Amino acid sequence: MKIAVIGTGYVGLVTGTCLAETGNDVTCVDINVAKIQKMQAGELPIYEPGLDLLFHRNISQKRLTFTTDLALAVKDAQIIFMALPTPPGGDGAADLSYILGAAKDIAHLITDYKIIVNKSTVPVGTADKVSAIFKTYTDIKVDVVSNPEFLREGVAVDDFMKPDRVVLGTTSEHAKKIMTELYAPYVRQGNPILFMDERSSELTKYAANSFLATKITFMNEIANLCELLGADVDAVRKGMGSDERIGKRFLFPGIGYGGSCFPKDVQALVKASDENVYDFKILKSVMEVNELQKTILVDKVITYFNQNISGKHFAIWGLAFKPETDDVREAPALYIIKALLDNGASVSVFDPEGMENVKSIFEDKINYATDQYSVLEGANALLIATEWSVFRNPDFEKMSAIIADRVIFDGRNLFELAKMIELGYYYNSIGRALIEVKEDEMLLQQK
Ligand SMILES: NC(=O)C1=CN([C@@H]2O[C@H](COP(=O)(O)OP(=O)(O)OC[C@H]3O[C@@H](n4cnc5c(N)ncnc54)[C@H](O)[C@@H]3O)[C@@H](O)[C@H]2O)C=CC1
Ligand SMILES: O=C(O)[C@H]1O[C@H](OP(=O)(O)OP(=O)(O)OC[C@H]2O[C@@H](n3ccc(=O)[nH]c3=O)[C@H](O)[C@@H]2O)[C@H](O)[C@@H](O)[C@@H]1O
Repeated sequence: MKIAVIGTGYVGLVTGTCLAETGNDVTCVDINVAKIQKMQAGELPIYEPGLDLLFHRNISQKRLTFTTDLALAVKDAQIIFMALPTPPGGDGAADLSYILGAAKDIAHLITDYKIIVNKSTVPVGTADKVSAIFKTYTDIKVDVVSNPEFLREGVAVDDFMKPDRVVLGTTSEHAKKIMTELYAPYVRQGNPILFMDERSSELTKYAANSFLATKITFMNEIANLCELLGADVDAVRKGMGSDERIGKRFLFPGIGYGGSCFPKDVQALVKASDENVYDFKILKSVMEVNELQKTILVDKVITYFNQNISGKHFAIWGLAFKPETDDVREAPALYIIKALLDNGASVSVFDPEGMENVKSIFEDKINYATDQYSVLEGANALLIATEWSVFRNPDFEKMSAIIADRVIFDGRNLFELAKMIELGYYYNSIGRALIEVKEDEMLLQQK
């Protein structure tokens, strides 16, 4: 099939590349000229594991092309995907201007029937708004389909190629038939294509993200309680997660959920609820708890240094909002850096992929190290904000020789407590026993 994908961000580029991989002719469009030029030159603009192989293969097979020319992209396309930003507007509601603007542009350009597929995360009623735009600006018939995307950054290619489910919101029989053909190669293992009306499909996406954000937040609160009660959140997590009704996944406590989606989507669903005079109490609490959790590590640091960290120097491992991505949007690390700077401390950071994106935010306010060891030079403590694999099994001997004080605040529970006792570190993690070194004695202190 001939396909156009509008927007080449994490979703658009993965969607376009993965659709080309099953034999479709895909043209990707973006308004960012530099980005398109980069991709035309065969360079990926984002870090996403596994994407480079598919990207290069499909470019060389001429199934995947890039342009800034919307007219060219939509001319022969049977299906037009919109993978455009839906950032929070000033009031927290999703800003639909990218989607509605693109719909208007497309309406002016088309000369034959198209299926318009919305992959962005959008409030309930958006498909109706997009349909209305087409009715206003063209006589050409289109079917507007809601097709929310559930991929995770870091495993986006796998998630797209083997989705747990494909959700398609449409009442058009023709669109159903074409979309079923398009997605057939991706659901071969028997995972379902779920057809529903547009509104239910749009809400499914917000419900899924908000539920996952709630699950994480619940565990963060359990972890905070574990610290006060002397329980171990790892044990509690395993005990809970073994119940199939609860499940093992997404129960890892940490320093709050970040990323470009959970924070904005929870907020947008709350806003949509408020607009419909529904007080979504759980989600309001989820937002509140997550705000506090993002700087919980800094609270621990300030307590450790007797309420004064002015003049202290801190090293941070991990900037990306999760491992295997360069994405730092709403990353807890950003809040941690800001809080440390606001309290008069200085900061050095290292992340395997997120450095460039953080440089554009903090510029020369912090130091950027070239590796995970040199970042420790002169640090009074190490703070861990992202669970990259490379941080999981470090050379502790090398670390201990560089870091000024053997003090770690771990927001991702990377290390075994017994190991930290053995190494003689002060080790403060999330929802687990505090390991303190006192008067040359190493002792495990339950708080
Ligand atoms: N990032 C993720 O993991 C996921 C994101 N989503 C949703 O997908 C949507 C897109 O998200 P991302 O890909 O992360 O966004 P992004 O910000 O990474 O990419 C958006 C792209 O659209 C381009 N763009 C903006 N206006 C345009 C226009 N008029 N014409 C052509 N291109 C234009 C931008 O230059 C940018 O390259 C959002 O609604 C998001 O909530 C859904 C599932 C996963
Ligand atoms: O709509 C979206 O954009 C996407 O949002 C999330 O994907 P993503 O944000 O890429 O990453 P996740 O793996 O969900 O992690 C989100 C945040 O939650 C945190 N998290 C996740 C899992 C966990 O157990 N604990 C935890 O703190 C992560 O550290 C991260 O900050 C969803 O998992 C995807 O299904 C969805 O498509």
